[in-house]
Amino acid sequence: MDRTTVIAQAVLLLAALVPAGYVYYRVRFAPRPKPAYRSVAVLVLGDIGRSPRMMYHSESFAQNGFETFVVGYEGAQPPRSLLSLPRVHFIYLSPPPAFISRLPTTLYRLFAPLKVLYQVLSVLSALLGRIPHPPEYIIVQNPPSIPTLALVQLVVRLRGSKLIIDWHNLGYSILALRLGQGSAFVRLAKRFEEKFGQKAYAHLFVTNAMKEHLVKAWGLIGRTVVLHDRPPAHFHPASPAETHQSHHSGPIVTLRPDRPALLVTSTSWTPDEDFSILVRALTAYERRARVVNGTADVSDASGDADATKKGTKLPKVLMIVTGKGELREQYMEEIIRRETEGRWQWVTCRSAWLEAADYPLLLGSADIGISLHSSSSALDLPMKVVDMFGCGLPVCALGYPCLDELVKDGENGLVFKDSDELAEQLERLLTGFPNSPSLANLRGSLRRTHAPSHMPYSAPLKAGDPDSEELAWGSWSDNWDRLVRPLVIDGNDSLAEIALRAITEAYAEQN
Ligand SMILES: Nc1nc2c(ncn2[C@@H]2O[C@H](COP(=O)(O)OP(=O)(O)O[C@H]3O[C@H](CO)[C@@H](O)[C@H](O)[C@@H]3O)[C@@H](O)[C@H]2O)c(=O)[nH]1
Repeated sequence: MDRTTVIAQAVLLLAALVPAGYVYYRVRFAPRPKPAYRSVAVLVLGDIGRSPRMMYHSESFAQNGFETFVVGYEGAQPPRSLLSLPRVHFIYLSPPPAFISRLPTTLYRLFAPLKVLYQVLSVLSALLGRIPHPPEYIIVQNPPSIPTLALVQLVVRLRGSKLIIDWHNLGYSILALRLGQGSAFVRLAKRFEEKFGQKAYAHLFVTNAMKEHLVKAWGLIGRTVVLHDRPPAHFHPASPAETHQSHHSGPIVTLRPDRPALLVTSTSWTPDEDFSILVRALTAYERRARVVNGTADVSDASGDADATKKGTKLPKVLMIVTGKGELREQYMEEIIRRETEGRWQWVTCRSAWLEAADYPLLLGSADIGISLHSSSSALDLPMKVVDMFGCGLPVCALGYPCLDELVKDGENGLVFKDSDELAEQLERLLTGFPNSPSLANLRGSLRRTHAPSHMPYSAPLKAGDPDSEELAWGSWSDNWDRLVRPLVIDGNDSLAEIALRAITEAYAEQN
């Protein structure tokens, strides 16, 4: 090795060591700045407008007097209820080059570090530079875990903030869907998530199952609270007038007795939702409707010849799939191909992305909701079902362990295991539509047991009753105020501390 190469390498090493040494010094020795009282950074390494739970957190923090910095990627428009709050500030991250996510698996592995480096720099610059003062709390969504968890651990050490990890799912289990359970990357990702996710001021979970699993498996340090998803207050069954309005602005719904049944599923089109189940179920429904309604070939109709005479007719079905995501094109092409080639008469399926205000309106106008969420970890729950329950919409949901924390088979919805069972449930619920007794029973029992507390038909919440969640649903903010507010407001400040801080702040403002 010649002298110039050695000198060049030494210079490069020094150039890398100086910033690393500075960060180490700041973490270990530099005095911590005092975080700004009642301020929070809400971090999601994804499209903010498509991260409902983090938007609801942001709204709740802001409504509780927190200066709220929402950090994430710009994309779908967040709801007006969030945009209009005076204390909410959006800090958008610059997205990594889009081509990386579209690469095939082998090339993706090669370029993944570049994507991570990009994310590291944009998150650090947002949390360390673009938020004017250290926030009192940083709440981060997990997943994604890499690199977010390591970064927030570093930032809370540097800025003296308190970390709250909001566990939506396990990042490594999602990676395993793509790379396989045995992959070394998946094992590495699991170690990473455990190491950097273990310690926080508080951990929030979407299910009891996830809390129990993580507390036991990873020995979490910090307070632990299960905050089940709940719909915000504007999710409710649509009145006929609202349904009529939605007819004019978009999807085709009318209240005529010969109207089609409106089915809805919402999704991020991720690999944990197998849409082929829905495609096969709709194909089966079309076949059954032809037979039952007497429009099938004679050969198809064997054994069902008298179904029409009994008046057990099936309605036309309009299936709307809402949401954006990578697998949308692939599945919608398959559906349209089947519709055209099979000359479907009884089923029409369309996809749509709705404005935040129109999404609950569609759910509130629909007849049946469908969930294909299968959960990569079997520890989380489908948010879409929460949305649907909020809108009084009965649900057919794909079953998996822990789903019963939300869907109770036969009480507030039906649970299916495959496309045959889903097709059978649709037929049962839609026979005689719009006057189907099975559908009316399910809707009635859902509204009795799982109605949001702000709806007039809801059962009253019983104060102090641990089971009251089963009787009536609090809205998101009821739940947040009951479970998270005490952690971030009442939790650890003495009255004297609060008063002293208020006086200091008022004095600082005057000067
Ligand atoms: N505005 C709008 N929002 C939509 C639309 N379609 C879907 N969404 C939003 O997208 C969500 C469904 O996305 P998924 O990614 O399929 O969510 P999930 O599987 O039901 O729930 C996951 O995310 C939750 C919170 O982010 C987690 O709590 C849960 O455990 C799970 O991981 C819906 O709840 C809704 O908020 C639309 O057309 N318009």
